[in-house]
Amino acid sequence: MTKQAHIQLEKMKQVSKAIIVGDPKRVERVASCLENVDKLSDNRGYISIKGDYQGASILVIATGIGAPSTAIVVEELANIGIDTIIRVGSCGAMQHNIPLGALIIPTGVVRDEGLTKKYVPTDFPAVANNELLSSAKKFLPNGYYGITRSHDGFYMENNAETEKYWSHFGILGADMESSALYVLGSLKGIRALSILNNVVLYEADLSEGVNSLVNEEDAVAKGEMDSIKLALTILNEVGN
Ligand SMILES: O=P(O)(O)O[C@H]1O[C@H](CO)[C@@H](O)[C@H]1O
Ligand SMILES: O=c1cc[nH]c(=O)[nH]1
Repeated sequence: MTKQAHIQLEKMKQVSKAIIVGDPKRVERVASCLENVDKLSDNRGYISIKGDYQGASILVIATGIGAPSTAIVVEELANIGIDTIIRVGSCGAMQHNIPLGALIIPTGVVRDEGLTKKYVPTDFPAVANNELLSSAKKFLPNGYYGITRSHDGFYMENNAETEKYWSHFGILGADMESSALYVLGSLKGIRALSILNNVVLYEADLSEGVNSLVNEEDAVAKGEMDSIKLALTILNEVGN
């Protein structure tokens, strides 16, 4: 088997579960929770490693930002036999009661991005895998579970207005990749779940929030580590 064009990986024995992260630097933070870590590839920012968590091999790879880049990774992971994927990401809250560093777990996602419309009609739902979701609820009963929104435009002039519109319907948070992961998960028979660390309070400054994650400020850095540990715990619990 030749290597996949973008992630530059091929099928590996006994590796069927993966964590995907947006930020390539987050790969190192996941690696810090694993044993026997091997660097695998680094092509176009798709940095990947493999390591063991409680005896099971886990692949970790960065997707970069947005649905198209994430879909490339998910498609290529499917081609190399990955059947379970958890996104460990960040998001902005869309409700006032959600604090920084809280974990938002999308049960379903509003497909407000362009890519998944190329795969399936807009009526098709973007939903989490039930097995992974049940496991998340077992280990994090007080997480924020509900519908989130994935979008394409971080710097839109009308962002505040758009967020208000969706917030009104009870949407919990916003990211840019979860809908692509969930739709492709359903299409490819991959178990998929997102775990999102809240880095922006609702109606606070978006860029400031993302900067606080880059600068590893306390609450959001803790949220990131909590999201990594939860993902590993779930992957460890669910069978192959
Ligand atoms: O921190 P990650 O996982 O990249 O997730 C969020 O952060 C990026 C925007 O700053 C988008 O990718 C968004 O979905
Ligand atoms: O509000 C936010 C914060 C991070 N990422 C997003 O997509 N939106």
